[in-house]
Amino acid sequence: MTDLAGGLIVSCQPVDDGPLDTIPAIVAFAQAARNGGARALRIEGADNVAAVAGACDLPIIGIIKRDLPDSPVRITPFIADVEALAAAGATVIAVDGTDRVRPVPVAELLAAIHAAGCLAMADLATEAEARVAKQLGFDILGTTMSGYTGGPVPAAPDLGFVAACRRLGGVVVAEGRYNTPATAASAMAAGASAVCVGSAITRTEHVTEWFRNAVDQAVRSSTATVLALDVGGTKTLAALVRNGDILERQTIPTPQGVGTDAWFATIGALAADWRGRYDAVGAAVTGVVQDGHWSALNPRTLAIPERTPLVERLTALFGVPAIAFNDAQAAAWGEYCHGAGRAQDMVFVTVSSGIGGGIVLQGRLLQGANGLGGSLGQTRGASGAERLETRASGFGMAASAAALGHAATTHEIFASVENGLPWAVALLDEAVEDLAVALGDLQRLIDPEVVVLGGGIGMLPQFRAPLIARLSQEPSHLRPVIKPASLGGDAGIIGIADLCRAI
Ligand SMILES: CC(=O)N[C@H](C=O)[C@@H](O)[C@H](O)[C@H](O)COP(=O)(O)O
Repeated sequence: MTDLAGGLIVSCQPVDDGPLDTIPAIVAFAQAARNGGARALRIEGADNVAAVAGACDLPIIGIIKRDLPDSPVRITPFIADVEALAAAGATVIAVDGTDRVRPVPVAELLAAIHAAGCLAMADLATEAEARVAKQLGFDILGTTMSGYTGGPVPAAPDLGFVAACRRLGGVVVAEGRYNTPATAASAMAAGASAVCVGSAITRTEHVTEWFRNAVDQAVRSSTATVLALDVGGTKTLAALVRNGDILERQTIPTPQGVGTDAWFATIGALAADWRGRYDAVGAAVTGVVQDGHWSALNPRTLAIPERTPLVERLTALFGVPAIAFNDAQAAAWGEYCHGAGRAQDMVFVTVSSGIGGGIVLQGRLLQGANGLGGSLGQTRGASGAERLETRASGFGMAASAAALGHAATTHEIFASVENGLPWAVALLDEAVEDLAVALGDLQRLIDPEVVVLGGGIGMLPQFRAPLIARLSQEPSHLRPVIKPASLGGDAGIIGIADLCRAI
């Protein structure tokens, strides 16, 4: 079997009784697989093995499948099957090696395979079975049966089982649901000697169905209408969004301090007029979302109970599938898909009453293990402040102004900057410095192509200009490229609506 090492085996088993389930079609599949570089073939049925052996010079793993009334074992259950496959020209004969009720013990099948001068492959489902097969003297351990001996069939191949077989030593064939070149490559990385691929190459009906499902899903998501919610500390925006377009919108003050039930009732009432007009609901919320549960990141912005089951409550409330993300992450995705960061590795930073952020790298939104991916406001600022947003945000600037004896809103602070008032200029300088240091560090860490700056303060030219001026002091290769957000306050709802496509 050494000539199999590092090779691809193609299983030529068309869908039973389908139009390709004929000897000429199976021979043609075998020849085409050979032309494509297959190192061996897996063929079902003695007649098929004989025909392929006569038309193609590759080694054949032969099997015979039977549906037995008194045993779940299907692959090569009888000695007569072994003999027929050997006579037909199989180089290797595979038998079901699982620990299940069977008509003939595995050891007897193995002896018959070796007596016929063939190599023996055990089609297995568990590590314990693999250990037994190895001890019995099988030449090849196959992961073929993993996922097929009870319960729902998983979508992914069982790479862990490949690794377990590898640890036992000998020749290991990874088989079962290796439906893409990438998964076949991972089997080799997991320690397989060879990978056997069947459906993805020779079951045209299955492959057609995979593609058709993907196309259907794409069509559904481009025509689906999403009820998108963007829940901020002060206002909540609700909109019907289809394919990046906002069809209708409404805004209400975010219900604060009313208790969870009243909060959900208010949100439900907001969209009551749109009932029946949306296929999914997506919520972009201030705070952190992990596994569909919502917790406050900064209770001063919006105090909601720790781990509120947001997705579950939204699904029950609106009667459609729901998703939820942190608002800045959703906005980052919106700017990535439809805005200023389109198709680039990007960091989105929103500076408003708080500071939030989101990171999209290589087309993926970084949600993070705890839902905190990209939370720039939670990093430590240059001033040694507890968090960047403690000083550089709208709340932060207003608090700093108050501490200096100037009770002022951010709007008034910027007006004071315009008027050249030294305390306001110094305060803005500090906020800009803190953010510049954080963005410089981020640039060094992940080197994004663009930093999209949004939020009520971030969008102000009076804020962006000094920030860009400060960052221009950085060497060019460490200098973030700052672009203003182009979706404004709609980035969150557009982003969350797009994220619903994955539901
Ligand atoms: C469980 C079972 O009966 N497997 C059979 C074994 O020969 C075949 O139906 C599979 O097509 C073959 O194992 C290749 O796997 P996949 O088609 O997933 O690439």
